[in-house]
Amino acid sequence: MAGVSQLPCLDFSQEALNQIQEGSDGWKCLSHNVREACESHGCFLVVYDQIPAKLREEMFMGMKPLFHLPEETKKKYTSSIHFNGYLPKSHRAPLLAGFGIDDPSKLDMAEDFTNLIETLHSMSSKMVELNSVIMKMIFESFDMPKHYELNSKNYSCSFRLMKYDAPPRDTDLIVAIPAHTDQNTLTILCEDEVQALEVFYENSWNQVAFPKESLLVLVGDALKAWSNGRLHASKHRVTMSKRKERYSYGFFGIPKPGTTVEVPQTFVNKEHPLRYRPFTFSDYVSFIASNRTDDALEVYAGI
Ligand SMILES: O=C(O)CCC(=O)C(=O)O
Ligand SMILES: [Fe+2]
Repeated sequence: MAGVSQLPCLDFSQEALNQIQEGSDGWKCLSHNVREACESHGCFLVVYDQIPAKLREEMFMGMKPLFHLPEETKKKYTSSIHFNGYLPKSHRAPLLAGFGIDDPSKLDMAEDFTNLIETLHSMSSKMVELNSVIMKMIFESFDMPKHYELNSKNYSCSFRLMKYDAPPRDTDLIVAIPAHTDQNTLTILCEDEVQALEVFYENSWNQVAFPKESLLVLVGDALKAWSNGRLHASKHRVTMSKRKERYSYGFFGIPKPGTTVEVPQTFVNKEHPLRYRPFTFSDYVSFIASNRTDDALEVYAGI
């Protein structure tokens, strides 16, 4: 049974951000806290009030009818990109169905999902903003602001909508997504009122308790590899115990196809020998799609 988490929680509210100019001491202090959380836990909560409660509600409201469409209709939402398109329940994640969205306009499959598409656009632009502030802070914390400018054009994103069925009556607890790290750079997650997300740190599983207006930011394998292992990719899972379905959605910052993930020379020295060879991100994703293993990054790119 998981404990309840005491994850670092950072204040990215409008009021807090208004008081710190980019490059100021306050900005540097928050950047330092971001880096510390990425090193110690591989994830942290952010209080982020730029996403109004109404927009969050509209997302959850809009997702429900989409998941209640007939299976045949949902399957029409396809994508040539791994882990995108309609993702039906599977042996690995028996309660979970999802939509990995690289092109929201295609959601207009059988019924009119214009409202959801608009909501998705608003939500993803807020997440894009938050993601780029955090990425900027990570580079800043390593004293590499130029690196951010050079790299920001190499990132795109994808959005995932997720629905978990309630566990069957005769079971107490079901691991609905097994323990994993995300492959991408940063993930930003939001869940409805059914708390079921757990992260692993200090040798145990901890359930994430989301404070009001907060989101969870997780470091993925690509950022861990880039930092030569300085940043920790957070291991997490979803465990369903309540007799209630659960909805969540996530933003995934992703290196664009063809982008090479490579450790900068400044991260390599006698105490920190090179841990990962350079690799093309999309090749890594293809590797994971056919080799589900706990330590994919080490197997694929570890030296
Ligand atoms: O539904 C959640 O809260 C987590 C989903 C997740 O870990 C993933 O999609 O990689
Ligand atoms: Fe994940």
